[in-house]
Amino acid sequence: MALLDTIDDPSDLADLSAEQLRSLAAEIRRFLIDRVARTGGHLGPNLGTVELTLALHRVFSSPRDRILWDTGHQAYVHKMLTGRRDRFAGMRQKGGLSGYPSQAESPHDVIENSHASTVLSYADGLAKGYQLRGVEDRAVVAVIGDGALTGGMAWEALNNIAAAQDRPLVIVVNDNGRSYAPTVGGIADHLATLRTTRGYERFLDWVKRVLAPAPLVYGTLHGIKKGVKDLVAPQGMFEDLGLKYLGPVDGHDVEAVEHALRRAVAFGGPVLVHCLTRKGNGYAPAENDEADQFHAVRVIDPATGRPVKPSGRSWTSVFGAELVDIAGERDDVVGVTAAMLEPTGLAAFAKAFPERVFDVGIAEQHAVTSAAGLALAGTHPVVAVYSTFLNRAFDQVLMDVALHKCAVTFVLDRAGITGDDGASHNGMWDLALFGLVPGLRIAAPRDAATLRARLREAVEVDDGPTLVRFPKGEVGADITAIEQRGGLDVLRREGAEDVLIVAVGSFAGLAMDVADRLVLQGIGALVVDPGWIKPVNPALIELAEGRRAVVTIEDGLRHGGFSSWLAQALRDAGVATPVFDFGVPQRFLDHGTRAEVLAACGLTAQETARTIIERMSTSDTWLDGDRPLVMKETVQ
Ligand SMILES: Cc1ncc(C[n+]2csc(CCOP(=O)(O)OP(=O)(O)O)c2C)c(N)n1
Ligand SMILES: CC(=O)[C@@H](O)[C@H](O)COP(=O)(O)O
Ligand SMILES: [Mg+2]
Repeated sequence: MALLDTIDDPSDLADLSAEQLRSLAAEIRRFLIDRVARTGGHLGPNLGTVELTLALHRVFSSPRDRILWDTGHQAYVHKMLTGRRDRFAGMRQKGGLSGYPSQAESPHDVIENSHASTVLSYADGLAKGYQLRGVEDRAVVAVIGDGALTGGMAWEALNNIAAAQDRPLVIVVNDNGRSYAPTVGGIADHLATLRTTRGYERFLDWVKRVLAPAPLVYGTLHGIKKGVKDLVAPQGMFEDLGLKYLGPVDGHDVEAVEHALRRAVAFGGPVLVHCLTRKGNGYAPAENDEADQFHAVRVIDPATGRPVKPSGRSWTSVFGAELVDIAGERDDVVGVTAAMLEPTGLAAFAKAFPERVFDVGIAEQHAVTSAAGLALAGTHPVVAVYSTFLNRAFDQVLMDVALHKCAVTFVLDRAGITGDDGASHNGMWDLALFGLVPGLRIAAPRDAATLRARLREAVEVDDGPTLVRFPKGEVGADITAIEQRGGLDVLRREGAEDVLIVAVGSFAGLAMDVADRLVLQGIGALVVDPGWIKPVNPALIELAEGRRAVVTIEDGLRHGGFSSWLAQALRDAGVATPVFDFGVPQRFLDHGTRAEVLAACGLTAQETARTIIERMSTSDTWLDGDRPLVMKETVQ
């Protein structure tokens, strides 16, 4: 029987020998490659945390001891060891395992939020709470990647943790030298220094373990170590801060990590254990992948690592290519990324104009305000970021950029429902959030052609910020407007144009499908795409006047999104046409495919049309009309 099949709980690890642990690690790797190849997921990060997770669960007694994961994408092994091995076939699928820790799945899981750089703050709070309540029978262990360590929150937490020398807390830095690409910045450089100058620690630790039975020799060596340490490697920034630093430790040597963790526990205060790991460890296609060492893969052939299905033209690639063209025409345009050069489409720009693209680390707040600085210096920054990650930089957009009317263009990829990565990855808040920002102009392109056009228009704006947002994945065929009315693209007009349907961005196709269904019910529809959705185009007010209803359909929160802006504008103009708004409900959405999650939100043509007809059948403006609504049996 495979060892892995005998591990149903971390306590099953306790009596394994070093040899058995090595066998188990190999089994886990084979399991990860086999399962994640079939479902897609974070293969590289999890291949890098196999031994580290084994050591954590042998030294600490989860769930009493709290093991916290930053970002959480590297917690698959943690899930395997805590009784969820048999659920990997449903990884990131509707009703299946989440790709991140999930309290609903297990008492061993704490942090569900996949936004980076939060773990040390959670840990600081937990440790304070336990100390305040006199809870002394459990450890708090925070695992943070080298990438997440470049996020500002991590240093806000370290500032607090280092000041409490009497509060036990174990910080494990999972240092694989990468975020997606190699981690950038002074912190990354310092970790690299520690990796090299502190290599002697690993040697001396080994010596200590091997020679411990010979105290005279060991004692002599200890003296040598003290001398060597002061000579070769003056203490690093963590020790300067007041943290006990242990490492660097080979993060793929279970015994070495265990030894360091036990030393950390014995210390009794805040301790940082610096573990060296390798993303994709043990799987050549990942280890040799230059882009991101299989940070996140789609369904792949495990034998080669190559995707089973080629990916089509993505929104991201259209943006990336157009920005390179723009950058070639305008040398004031610069790019800013928060450690996601490739995923946000800036890689081509960086390759063509390396001095004009800035990777600031996983530091969205700094990305935004440094972009304000770049704008004040006369450049036009394009900040490319996933929608959900800009949430944490709201104040920077509001006060540091918009208050100063800085000409910064925000390009939000993964806007709207993303699905697979669960609640904290959906880009569903950007319209409601950034719609609050005075002077920020917002565009939602419906296809590749309008993405190119809106992007070009955005970088031409020099008296304030602009924002262009589009969803994850492949971009469909261009949808050609049949005419223009007051700056609005008319996509469809049918019958008496009873209903005005305003399509926001990528939902243009859905809006036209809804119109088809209404027309079958004898309801005329006019479908328009405003392109620039904020400020609200006054032509929409004119078109709404005298119609039975205005329908808005947006891939974002109903509450506070485009529909709210339009309803407000109609009220301000004294236009009483009812607004039937369709968008994402205000709740955290479980993971699933984008289509599944949209359907769960009722955002399908059939459901939307049905709701419109039901609401119209009771709406005053309709019933007063001369053509009572005749509902056919079903809305197809
Ligand atoms: C606030 C925020 N920005 C960006 C991301 C996207 N992201 C997910 S994992 C990752 C890299 C994390 O690097 P690291 O912490 O070193 O973990 P590793 O993947 O190397 O194990 C990034 C940038 C995120 N999850 N959160
Ligand atoms: C945790 C992490 O890496 C995420 O940022 C996420 O995986 C992004 O996924 P996509 O790039 O596939 O949207
Ligand atoms: Mg890393």
